[in-house]
Amino acid sequence: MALPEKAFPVSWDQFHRDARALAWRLSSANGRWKAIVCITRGGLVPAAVISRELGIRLIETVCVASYHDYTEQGELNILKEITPALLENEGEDILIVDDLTDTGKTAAIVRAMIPKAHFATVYAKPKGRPLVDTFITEVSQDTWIYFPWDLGFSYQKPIAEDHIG
Ligand SMILES: O=P(O)(O)OC[C@H]1O[C@H](OP(=O)(O)OP(=O)(O)O)[C@H](O)[C@@H]1O
Ligand code: HPA
Ligand SMILES: [Mg+2]
Repeated sequence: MALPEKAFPVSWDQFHRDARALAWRLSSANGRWKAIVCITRGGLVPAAVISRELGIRLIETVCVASYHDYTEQGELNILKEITPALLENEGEDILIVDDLTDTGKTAAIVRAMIPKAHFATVYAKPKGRPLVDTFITEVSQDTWIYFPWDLGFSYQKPIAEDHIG
């Protein structure tokens, strides 16, 4: 399994700040969205922050899984679809939220379900970027983003040790 070259670890504080920044960026169009559709599981966390900041209380999930083996993407599985009650007008009044877009495959599949919805992610990599309407931070394609819910405290080697020998 090839690990992406660069690591971008994100703390809870940083994630909260970035999710709130996303809510700020979306706030000029607030009033337009009657519901958030969050893409589980990663989208649950920013959706909680955005729903709190923008006062959106109707939250729906679309359950998609694809990264089965850490950084290896497998076949995309849709475990739960969006309720038909929210699919009117091709989702014009819906805000889709996810933690990030990487290859854009997840975004493409959800976009196809509700083409007129506004798609927001906290982070974006170049391949996925054209598929989202609003995001906060772009990282390079060869970077892996480590989210705080996947991390624990562990010993870090001094930087200099990597350069010895
Ligand atoms: O742009 P892509 O290459 O499709 O990758 C992005 C998706 O991958 C991750 O979800 P994952 O399928 O790993 O499930 P999870 O949210 O349950 O961790 C992430 O939360 C995005 O939803
Ligand atoms: O960079 C990433 N980090 C965490 N989960 C992911 N799923 C796709 N890409 C990533
Ligand atoms: Mg996900």
